[in-house]
Amino acid sequence: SHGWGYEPTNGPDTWAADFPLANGPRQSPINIIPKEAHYDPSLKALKIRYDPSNTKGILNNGHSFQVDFVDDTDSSSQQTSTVPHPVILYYTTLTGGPISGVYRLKQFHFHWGGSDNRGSEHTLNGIKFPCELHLVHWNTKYPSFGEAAEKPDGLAVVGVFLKIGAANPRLQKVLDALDAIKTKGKQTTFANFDPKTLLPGSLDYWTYEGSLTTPPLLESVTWIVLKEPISISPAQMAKFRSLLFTGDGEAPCYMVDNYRPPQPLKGRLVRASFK
Ligand SMILES: NS(=O)(=O)c1ccc(C(=O)NCc2cccc(F)c2F)cc1
Ligand SMILES: [Zn+2]
Repeated sequence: SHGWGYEPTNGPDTWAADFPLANGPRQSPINIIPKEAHYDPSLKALKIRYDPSNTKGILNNGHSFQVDFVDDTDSSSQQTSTVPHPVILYYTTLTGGPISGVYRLKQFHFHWGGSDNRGSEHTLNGIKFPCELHLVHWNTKYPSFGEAAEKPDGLAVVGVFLKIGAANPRLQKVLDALDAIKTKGKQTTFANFDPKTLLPGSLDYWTYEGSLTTPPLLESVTWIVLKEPISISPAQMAKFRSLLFTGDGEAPCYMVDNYRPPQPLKGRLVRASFK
């Protein structure tokens, strides 16, 4: 168990040894207590603009799976040696809400439990949801995601709770790709997926200053957690739980309980965009 993970030997309680930020002043996730959130009428509505051409692929990274988007302008990503591609005119961007400027979508991924009573990272009044979606964006005032990840206003992650209910048709395309990425390091193509289809009807949100919820736990994330959950069925949850943390040829370990528990608020304010 060399690298960090979610097992007893390398899980969240061991991360501080290699990543001292684990005990920092603005760590994520947190428990959100709606009654203690402050309604802020100056908070703007979230605006998400999606360009269908820039889904790149889907990857099992050994901690979760992620759908990657084209988020860089360097020619290598858009030009092939023989046939030049049309330059991507715009990206999937997040504006408004608590952030200023334009943040670009890099990837989305999920965290989930081994059973329906756990799995989310943020909790509501101490309640865990079975799953949580994270849409990861970076501030385009910085040259790249890696640079932005080092800045206090560098990243913005939209969190969406998933609750057990009817099968969610909007997840189906993602679920159908999971067979091809069962083990760590596997990736496959994934095109023209509109991440906006994963969002609930209401974009009401809570927001607070926090961090990445996995190492390196960088304190560069403006969190935007939506109030309204989306649904996922037990069968769809089972599909998530069929992925493996482990790579080909390793003793298989199911990818479940890949969530960090809530961290101390340390005096931070949680603002609400709604009454
Ligand atoms: N669960 S979450 O939404 O909080 C989260 C989002 C992104 C990352 C990530 O990109 N890690 C790799 C990483 C980290 C720092 C700098 C990088 F360039 C980089 F790729 C980790 C956690
Ligand atoms: Zn996450």
